[in-house]
Parts: sequence; structure tokens; C-alpha cells
Amino acid sequence: MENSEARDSSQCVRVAVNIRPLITSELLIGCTDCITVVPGEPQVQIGSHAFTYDYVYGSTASPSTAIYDDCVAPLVDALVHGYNATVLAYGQTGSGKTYTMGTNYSGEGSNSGIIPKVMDNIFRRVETMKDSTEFFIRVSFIEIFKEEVFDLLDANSTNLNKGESASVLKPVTRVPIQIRETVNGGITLAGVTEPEVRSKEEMASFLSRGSLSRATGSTNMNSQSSRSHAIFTITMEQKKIARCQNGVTTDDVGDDILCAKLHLVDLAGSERAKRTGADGLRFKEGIHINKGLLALGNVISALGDEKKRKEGGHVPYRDSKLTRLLQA
Ligand SMILES: Nc1ncnc2c1ncn2[C@@H]1O[C@H](COP(=O)(O)OP(=O)(O)OP(=O)(O)O)[C@@H](O)[C@H]1O
Repeated sequence: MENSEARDSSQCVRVAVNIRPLITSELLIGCTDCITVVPGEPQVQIGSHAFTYDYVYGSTASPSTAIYDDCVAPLVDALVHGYNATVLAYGQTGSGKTYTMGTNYSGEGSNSGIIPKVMDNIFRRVETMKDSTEFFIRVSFIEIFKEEVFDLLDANSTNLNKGESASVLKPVTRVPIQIRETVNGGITLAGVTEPEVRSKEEMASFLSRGSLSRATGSTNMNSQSSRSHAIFTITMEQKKIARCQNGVTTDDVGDDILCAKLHLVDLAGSERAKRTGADGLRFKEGIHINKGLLALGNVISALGDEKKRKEGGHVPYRDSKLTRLLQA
């Protein structure tokens, strides 16, 4: 979801589908692919229904490795030019959202997943521009769990025991943070940890630290299911540096600061409660997850409707914490 009006409006929302391969546990119980790709088209077929997207990856379509180059690299480019953008991974539990986003990054040289590639790209750009531009880059990593916002980089938050019930193990010391509106209508999170990062390694250390604190639990369809929406936000501020020759400033660069945000969102699974065997606490988590996803769907529909957008139609950002946060 690109928030910039300056870019081509037809590019405002783009949807890509990634079909993951069957994993060992599925092959062992005899699962087979139920989705086919229409050759040469960004179209998939499920039974008698055909669905067309902007891009289709995996299975017999383009390789998944192309997702970053086609869909995300242009947004990193936009970030450097001062445009806000959001990448959302949406799908049912076990469909590969966390894997594709690289949200569970553990360091150790792993470069797979969208977020590690974004980090790599950003710092390569910074390196090439550093003589003419001063950069100030910050990150935050939060999760929305049962309509409450938690700071995954808060040093006081205790790590959860992966694979167990997030609801039971959610540390009582975790205090939700509040969404505030600034005087100029922007959205901020009161007291969120937002460290400055100067290298890819530093940014990666915050990603892996935050991912350890994320609420996960087990469903019938994924033994380690993310039960929250996780948002890793990169804020980039930049200012041109005046060049000097023989003690004389040759450029009039002014005081302008360019500021933009890239939100990288790994959504909680969009599954139906019946299929995941969810009951009790897990079922209640599912209700909150689906409410947030419904609000997100409504916002995307409003943004994707060119006519409404041009007429300044209402975008229902306020219907959930997820959509309120992505408004900024
Ligand atoms: N492209 C892929 N290639 C190989 N394995 C994959 C791929 N995508 C996902 N997987 C595997 O599928 C399983 C489920 O993936 P993942 O945890 O990313 O799903 P998810 O959509 O984030 O689920 P949830 O919503 O429950 O958190 C994992 O074991 C993961 O390693």
C-alpha cells in the first residue's frame, strides 16, 4: 500500500500471490497442490474459479526469489525519494507469511526473506549516497496482539516460550503502548522504542531481538503460528550535505529534511477457526485477528478505489489499531 499521492495512482495498491511448496509434514500425509497457475498470466485457478493478481510466484509461475525485485525494491527506491510505503503479508495460517517476510530472522548470515533484503538494499544505497547526504535511520518493531499494541524492542519485555500458548505465557509485565495523534494529525506510539541504526548488522540485531518476543502459538495448521500482527517500521530521514571547495560552500542545500517510512507487516493468519481447531483462548485471539483483517480489507478497498480516492472519500483507518498505525 503506497501512501503517496505523487506516484501513479494505478500503482497505489498492488497484490502478489506466492504459492509455497508443500512442506514435509504435508507430503507425508499425502497432500497435493490444489492450485494451478495459468501459464504466462498472473492468474491462478482453484477448482473452477480463476483469480487474477498483479503478480503470481511459486509453483509453475515466476520463482519466489523474484518477489523482492518486482514488488519491494521499487518501494525501497520510493523510501529513499521520500515516499511512505507498506508491504503486507496476508494469508491463512501456515501459508508462509513469516517465511516470505523473513520476520523470524535469526541473524547468522541468513539473507532470505523480504526484510533482510530491504535492510541490505537500504544500507547499500546509504553507502553510495553518504558523501552528498546525511542519513538518520530509526527502526521500531511492534506487535498487535488482541487489539493491544506491544513494543517488541522494549528491553523489559520477557521472551515468550515458542510453541506454547501465547495467551498463557504473555508476560504480565508487558504493558501495552498507546496510540496518540500529533497536533498535525500524524500518528505516534507513546514511548515506543525507536533506536537509531547505522548499519545493516545493527538493524538486523533489532529485527532478530524483536522476533524472539513475538506471540506465537500452535494451531492444527501450523505448530508455530504467529498470533499477532507484527510491524517492523524503518524511518529514514535525510538531509543534503553542502559541499565545500577551498573553504567556500558550493551548494545551496537549504535546511530541508526528507522523511519517509516503510512499514513491513507480517499479519496474523486469516484462517477460519473451524479448520485450525481453535478453541478457548486461541479462538478469542482469532476473533481479534479477523476483526483487524476486516478493517484492513476495508481500508485497502477504499484506497484501491481510484474514484473515491480522487473525491477525497472516507478511508476507515480508525476501525482498528492495525489500520490506525499504518495510516502514519
Ligand atoms: N517458500 C517456502 N519454501 C519452503 N518452506 C516454506 C515456504 N514458505 C513457508 N514455508 C514453511 O511453511 C511453514 C509455515 O510457514 P510460516 O510460519 O511462514 O507461515 P505463516 O503464514 O507465517 O503462518 P502463521 O499465520 O500461522 O504464523 C514453515 O515451516 C515454513 O518454513
